[in-house]
Amino acid sequence: MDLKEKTIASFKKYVSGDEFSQLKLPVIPKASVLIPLLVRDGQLRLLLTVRSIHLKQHAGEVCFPGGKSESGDRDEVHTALREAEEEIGLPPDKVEVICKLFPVINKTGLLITPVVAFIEDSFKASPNTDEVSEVFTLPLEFFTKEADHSGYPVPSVFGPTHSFMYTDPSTGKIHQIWGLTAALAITAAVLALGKKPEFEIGFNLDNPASGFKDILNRKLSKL
Ligand SMILES: CCCCCC(=O)SCCNC(=O)CCNC(=O)[C@H](O)C(C)(C)COP(=O)(O)OP(=O)(O)OC[C@H]1O[C@@H](n2cnc3c(N)ncnc32)[C@H](O)[C@@H]1OP(=O)(O)O
Ligand SMILES: [Mg+2]
Repeated sequence: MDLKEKTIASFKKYVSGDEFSQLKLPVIPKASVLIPLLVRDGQLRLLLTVRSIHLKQHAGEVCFPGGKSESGDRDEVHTALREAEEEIGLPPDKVEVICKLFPVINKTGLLITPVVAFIEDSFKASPNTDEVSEVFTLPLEFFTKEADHSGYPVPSVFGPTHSFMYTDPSTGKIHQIWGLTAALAITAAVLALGKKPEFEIGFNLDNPASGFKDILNRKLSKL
């Protein structure tokens, strides 16, 4: 098995895809994010964006391509692919969806479904500057390293709010990756690599769905 096949097998080992089908989720606004993985020089990398400073929500912050679902969207995967095409020019037919991860509810009450996928290493982003000011990639295993992690004690959807500082060697720019985006990046890294980091991640690798279900139910009880 090559790295891509191994990664897909690892996700499938931890995520069956119907973990939450029996959950009675209330009708709350939905969004999706695409968690784009790529293989470069035998290593898994993750694509992230820097949001435009003109946006109302999370201006200038690092996040995954994504956004709120629209009436014409078929499902959460369609939302993720449509938003990624709108925001960074990623053609949906160049995306190999692996699976949906466990949905999370963010602080504005959006039910966000992460969609994990492989994209081609040759993809060159064309950011929609209304929403995206920059696109960069970094090694996925960066999110399992204690060294760059400074978890705050602030309780968040996943336990301690995670925060990382990444210096992009190709630009010298320093990006802070924190909160929801950091938590989803850690989750993708843990499930793809099948190994837990040294710091607390808020779910058990032996049964990740149960951890996420608890977190979701805690958030739903507060809505
Ligand atoms: C303590 C714990 C911390 C918890 C909080 C954090 O994690 S903060 C930590 C760091 N930050 C993060 O992790 C980022 C987390 N947020 C996100 O990932 C994202 O905001 C989200 C997935 C939740 C929702 O996605 P988006 O905000 O991109 O939503 P979406 O793409 O739909 O719309 C974004 C904005 O783009 C514009 N926009 C969208 N579609 C458009 C269109 N067709 N034509 C024109 N403009 C458009 C609108 O201005 C819209 O804002 P409007 O629709 O508003 O006009
Ligand atoms: Mg968006």
